[in-house]
Amino acid sequence: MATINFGGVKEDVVTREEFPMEKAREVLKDETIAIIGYGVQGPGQSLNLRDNGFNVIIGQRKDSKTWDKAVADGWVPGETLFEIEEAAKRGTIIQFLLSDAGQISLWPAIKQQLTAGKALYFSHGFGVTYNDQTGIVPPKDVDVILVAPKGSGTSLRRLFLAGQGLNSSFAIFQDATGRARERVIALGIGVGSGYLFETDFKKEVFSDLTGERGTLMGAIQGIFAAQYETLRSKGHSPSEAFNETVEELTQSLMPLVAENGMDWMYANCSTTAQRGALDWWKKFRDATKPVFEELYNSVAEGKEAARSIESNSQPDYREKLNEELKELRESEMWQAGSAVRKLRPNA
Ligand SMILES: NC(=O)C1=CN([C@@H]2O[C@H](COP(=O)(O)OP(=O)(O)OC[C@H]3O[C@@H](n4cnc5c(N)ncnc54)[C@H](O)[C@@H]3O)[C@@H](O)[C@H]2O)C=CC1
Ligand SMILES: CC(=O)[C@](C)(O)C(=O)O
Ligand SMILES: [Mg+2]
Ligand SMILES: [Mg+2]
Repeated sequence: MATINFGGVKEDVVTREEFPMEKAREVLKDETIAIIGYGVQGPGQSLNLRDNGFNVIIGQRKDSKTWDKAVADGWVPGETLFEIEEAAKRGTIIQFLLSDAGQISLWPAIKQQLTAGKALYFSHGFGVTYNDQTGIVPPKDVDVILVAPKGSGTSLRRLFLAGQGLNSSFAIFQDATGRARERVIALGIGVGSGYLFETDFKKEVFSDLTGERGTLMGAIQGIFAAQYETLRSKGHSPSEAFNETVEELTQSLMPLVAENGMDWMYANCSTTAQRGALDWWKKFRDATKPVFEELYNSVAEGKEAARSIESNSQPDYREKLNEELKELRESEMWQAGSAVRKLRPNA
């Protein structure tokens, strides 16, 4: 483990230098990794593992769109692509990558295949942490581990193909074999992580649910909408409002933040902008802090989990979700966005 100073707090992390791919392959050379589910994380993790030289099979319902997608990605029915139960039976490591709600109904079938010494792998602390709601209680004689890439499975794959990697957290809930640690780190490296930082299942799910509801997805859409609506109501055109709310942020300013931090982005803007941003950011922090407190408490009390399970277990959840996504897509702000994207010089 490398000890790194993160803003004054020292943390141990695992890097690819100290745990190279050859070592990961050596640790997992006798394992069959069964990826259950081929949604977003399934393809990203399984294709990266396969390209990195691991022994991988996929478990997916036949006659589904995702089965066809797996075939298109080069998985061969009867050789590397099986029905869920069959893949779980063959796997020594079972990567449970169904949606969190989907894991509940498939759990009894997976549990049956968890014979002594196998490893059960998650990419989220959800199922185990909220086991009062999910019923997921693993048998005592298997390893229970987690690698959670900090981003979309789509990005995990894209960055891998570009020779880069997404950072991931890892956690050990249960070490039955004495090999849980080397197994989980080897898997983390194998799926294409940048660096790995350690957490536990509960912290992973609490931070993840907060982040995606907060700045990563929920809060950002909320703050975009608030600013866009304000500008529009004061007579600004959609083009002006969209550029000042979203386009400039994603195309110009966020890449600078990603490269060298917020102060560097500020430093590359005018002194007028710097003055205003420095004056206003704390007001925005103070205004939203109570909402973040409310959000974290809702996560910690299990209310967010209950809401996800309840809505994602409905037979028509896809249609309902698509309606809500459509509402976003068809809003004036994102329609304006669509027009703006088409006008990008490289579009
Ligand atoms: N989407 C992402 O990029 C990330 C996801 N995660 C976690 O990874 C895990 C997998 O997530 P995603 O790939 O997003 O899942 P997903 O929502 O795309 O679903 C994965 C697969 O599960 C299948 N599925 C869903 N419900 C089912 C059911 N009742 N019966 C049979 N199959 C069912 C879907 O058809 C799909 O093939 C989850 O625990 C999630 O929280 C972690 C990091 C990022
Ligand atoms: C992509 C990711 O890490 C999320 C936002 O937490 C998720 O898809 O659940
Ligand atoms: Mg996440
Ligand atoms: Mg998440």
